[in-house]
Amino acid sequence: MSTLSILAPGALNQNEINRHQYQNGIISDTQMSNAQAAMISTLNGSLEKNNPSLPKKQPHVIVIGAGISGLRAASVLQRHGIAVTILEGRADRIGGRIFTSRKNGKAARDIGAAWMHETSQNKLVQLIPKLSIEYYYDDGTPLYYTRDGRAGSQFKAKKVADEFADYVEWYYDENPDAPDRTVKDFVDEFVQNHPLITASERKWAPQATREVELWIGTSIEEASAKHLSYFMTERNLYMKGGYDKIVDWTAKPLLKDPNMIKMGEVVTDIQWGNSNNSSIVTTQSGHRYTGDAVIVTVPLGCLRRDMISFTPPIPASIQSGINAFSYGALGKVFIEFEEVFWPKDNDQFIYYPTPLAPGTPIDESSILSYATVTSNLWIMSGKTELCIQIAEPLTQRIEALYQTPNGKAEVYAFFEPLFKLMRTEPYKDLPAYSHLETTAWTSDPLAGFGSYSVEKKGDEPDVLVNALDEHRDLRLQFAGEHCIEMGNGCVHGAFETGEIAARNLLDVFGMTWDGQATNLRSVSP
Ligand SMILES: Cc1cc2nc3c(=O)[nH]c(=O)nc-3n(C[C@H](O)[C@H](O)[C@H](O)COP(=O)(O)OP(=O)(O)OC[C@H]3O[C@@H](n4cnc5c(N)ncnc54)[C@H](O)[C@@H]3O)c2cc1C
Repeated sequence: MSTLSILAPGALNQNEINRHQYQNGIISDTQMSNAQAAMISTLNGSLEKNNPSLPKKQPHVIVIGAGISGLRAASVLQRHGIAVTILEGRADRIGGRIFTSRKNGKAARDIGAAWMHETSQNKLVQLIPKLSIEYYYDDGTPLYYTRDGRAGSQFKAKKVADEFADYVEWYYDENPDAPDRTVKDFVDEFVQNHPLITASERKWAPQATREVELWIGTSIEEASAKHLSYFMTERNLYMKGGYDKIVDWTAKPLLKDPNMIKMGEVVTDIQWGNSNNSSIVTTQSGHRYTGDAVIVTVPLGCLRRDMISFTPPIPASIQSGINAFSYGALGKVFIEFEEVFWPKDNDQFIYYPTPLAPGTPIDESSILSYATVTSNLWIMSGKTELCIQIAEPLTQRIEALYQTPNGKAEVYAFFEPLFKLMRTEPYKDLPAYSHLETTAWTSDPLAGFGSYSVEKKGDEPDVLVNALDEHRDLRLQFAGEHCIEMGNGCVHGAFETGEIAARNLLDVFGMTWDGQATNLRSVSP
């Protein structure tokens, strides 16, 4: 709750007294009915108008979600002297989709974000030396596999897939109004019409394009060609020392106030308005919080599923933007073996499934029907461990299977054929595995039942970004990885949106931005 000025006794009528008792926390949020709260919020607007002599109170912003965007928004506001309350649905941790597990004193294992992307423009990169975070650029030459084993160095399907991605980008730049298509439809046509490639490249290039599935978290049968994020040239930096160090750094100034972050508070309703104290946020536990503005940072998956109700409804253009942007499901399987049996010197092992004749259904019983990217954690962290990335619709199946009574063994059995392919000595049995763990984002309501935003066919992600900008003067702000064009889906993008939402509210409150962090390469606490 924000601090309030003391008013001379007798200067207020009963409604005014109620209002100020409420704001001072004398009447708790839970004691007040919706009607009372609404009445007081209306009263606030007229009081401020009619009593310009009333001492101004410190603005109070409620931030929904303690992921990286919410934490950054809160710290920027706090730095400007604004009171902040963060409501976080999880009871046990902050960080949201940044989740580093450090079980049993073992090295960090990132269940959510693990890489810094777009490193040339990513301002969080400079925190790595500053915080002495161990890192590894895992962009050495990967090994490629098909069902028949390791592909040789002349396997150029991947080069054709890269050329396709280049072509698609050029095509939609030249023809911005051309209808969207799935990546699969477009790449099939591209290879059919390509006069210069070999028959085997024609067959395999669409499968090589599937590597992007393990970036975007969805299949090329669904992904938008128009908005294909292909990540061809950028470097990737693996956060060997754990991504949570970035969360800790962002949260540090906030944690000085033990009451700022309210844990275990799942927000269900937001009443918002454009005057002081008109924001009323209700949580599953029945608590009500009032403030002068709200920043909503819950994942896009939560917004798309209407997991929070808004009164009045979200502005139509923002809602259209939410409807025009999809949510994907990247998953990970971590598996630790007793010894390393895979090539020690390569960062990643990329598997392309065999192309199917048109109309042939996929064999869902085999991992070898799906593209996978496997990270060699041995070279990265010295762990005898592999991390396999999977995309939807496989992610949902594997994460659900893992939760069943015999889940661990069944998940292992499903992936075993992939491990067999990676053996450097194929005549040897695989060593026993000592630990297996999968992600669980697709069963997590607080992650919106998925991983991050993705452009599927027909989506227009610009609609949301433009609508948010158009409404930057509202006291209802949105932030999160889905609210930005550059860096969407990523930690650095989410971080940036926290700053944008906070700056928008500074403008709303008539306050001046202190100018810190305007330089892309500079991150100030
Ligand atoms: C498997 C996986 C791999 C990824 N890999 C990478 C990567 O390598 N590099 C990268 O840059 N990015 C990666 N990402 C994406 C990155 O993690 C996210 O873009 C970023 O962390 C999102 O931050 P955010 O603040 O937008 O949302 P979140 O971190 O999701 O924060 C939102 C917060 O809101 C809370 N919340 C939700 N609903 C409610 C509610 N009703 N009431 C109160 N609180 C609520 C949540 O608990 C959460 O703490 C990955 C994500 C996943 C899942």
